[in-house]
Amino acid sequence: MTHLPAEIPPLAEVFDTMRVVSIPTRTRFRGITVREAAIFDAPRGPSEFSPFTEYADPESAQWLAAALDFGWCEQPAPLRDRIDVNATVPAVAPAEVAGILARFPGCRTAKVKVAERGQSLAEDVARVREVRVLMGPTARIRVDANTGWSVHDAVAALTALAQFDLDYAEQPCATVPELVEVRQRLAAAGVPVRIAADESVRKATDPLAVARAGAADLIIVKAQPLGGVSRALEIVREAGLPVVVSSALDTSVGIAMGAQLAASLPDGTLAGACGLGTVALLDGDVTETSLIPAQGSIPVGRPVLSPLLLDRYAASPERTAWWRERVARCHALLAAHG
Ligand SMILES: O=C(O)CCC(=O)c1ccccc1C(=O)O
Ligand SMILES: [Mg+2]
Repeated sequence: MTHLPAEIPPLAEVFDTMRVVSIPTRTRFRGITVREAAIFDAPRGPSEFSPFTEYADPESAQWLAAALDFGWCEQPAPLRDRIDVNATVPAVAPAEVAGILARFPGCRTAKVKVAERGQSLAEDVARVREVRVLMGPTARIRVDANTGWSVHDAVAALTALAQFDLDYAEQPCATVPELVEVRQRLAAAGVPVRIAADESVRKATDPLAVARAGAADLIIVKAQPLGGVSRALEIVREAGLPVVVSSALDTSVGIAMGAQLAASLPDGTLAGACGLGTVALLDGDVTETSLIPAQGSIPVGRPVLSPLLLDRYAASPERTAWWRERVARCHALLAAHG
C-alpha cells in the first residue's frame, strides 16, 4: 500500500534541508486559519510535506513519500507547460463570493464548497447561485461536499443545485457504496449531475475501489496523499477514469508537485481545470514567485525558495519540533515498510 521512492534519503539529510512554516489563510477554509508545512530545500528542487495536523502517521507517511519523491527523485517528463485551474470558493456568504473570485483572474471554472457543518442547503444554493450570476452561463461550476451529506441529503441537495448546471459534485457522501447509490438515484430521477470521488481515492486503503464499483464519473487525484507524482500516475492509469488534479492548500512548492502531476498525465485524461489555484487563498508563501492563477492557469516548473519568506513565516520552535518528530515517525514507517 505504501509507495516509496527507490531509496529514501536518510533522516539526517532530510532534516538538514527542512524548514517549518506557518502561513495565515486569507479566508477560513476547512476550519483552518493557519497553514503549517515542512519545506525541504532538496537536491532535485524544493519539496513540501504538509498533511493536515490531525492526520495520523500512517496516512501522513504517504505524504512524506511524496515529498521525498519530489525532492530526491527524477520526475516524469511534463507534456505541457501551463495548467488551467479552477477558482476555489470556500463556504462563505454570497456577499463574499465576488471578493474570492477576484483572486482567480481568468478562471472559467469554479469549485464551490457546500455541505459545511452548521450551514443549510439554502446557504449552499445562495452561494452557488451567486457564483453562477457572477461568472455567467458559460462558466463551469463544481461543488465539493467533502463527505458532508447522507445519501438522502445528497440527492435532495444535488437535485436543488442542478438548476445551476453543475460540472460535477465532489465526494457528496463518505463511502463508496453511498456514492454508488447517489449516482444511481440521480440517474433514475434524471438529474444530470456527475459524481467525482476525492476522499474515497486519497484516504482509501484501496484508491481503485471507486473505479471498480462504478462509484464515480471521474476521480480527483492529489500528489501528496497518493505518495507522489509517479504513484498517482499509476493510479490514474489503473482507474481508467477522467481526472482532475487538486491540492491541499499547499504552498507554491506543493502546488508545483500537483502541477507536475497534471503536466505528466496522458492527453485526454484531464477532465477540465485543476484545483491548483489555492495559493490565492493563502496570505503568504515561501517562493520567489507564487503559483497564483494568471489568465486562468499556473505555470509548470520548480519554483525557487525565498530565504526571506522562509524566515518571515518560520513556525515557532514548539511547532517546528512537533513537525520534526512527525517527519521522524513517518520516515521510520516508510523505512520499515520498504
Ligand atoms: O480542489 C480545489 O479547488 C482546491 C483544493 C481543495 O478543495 C481542498 C483543499 C484542502 C483540503 C481538501 C480539499 C478538497 O478538495 O476537498
Ligand atoms: Mg474535495
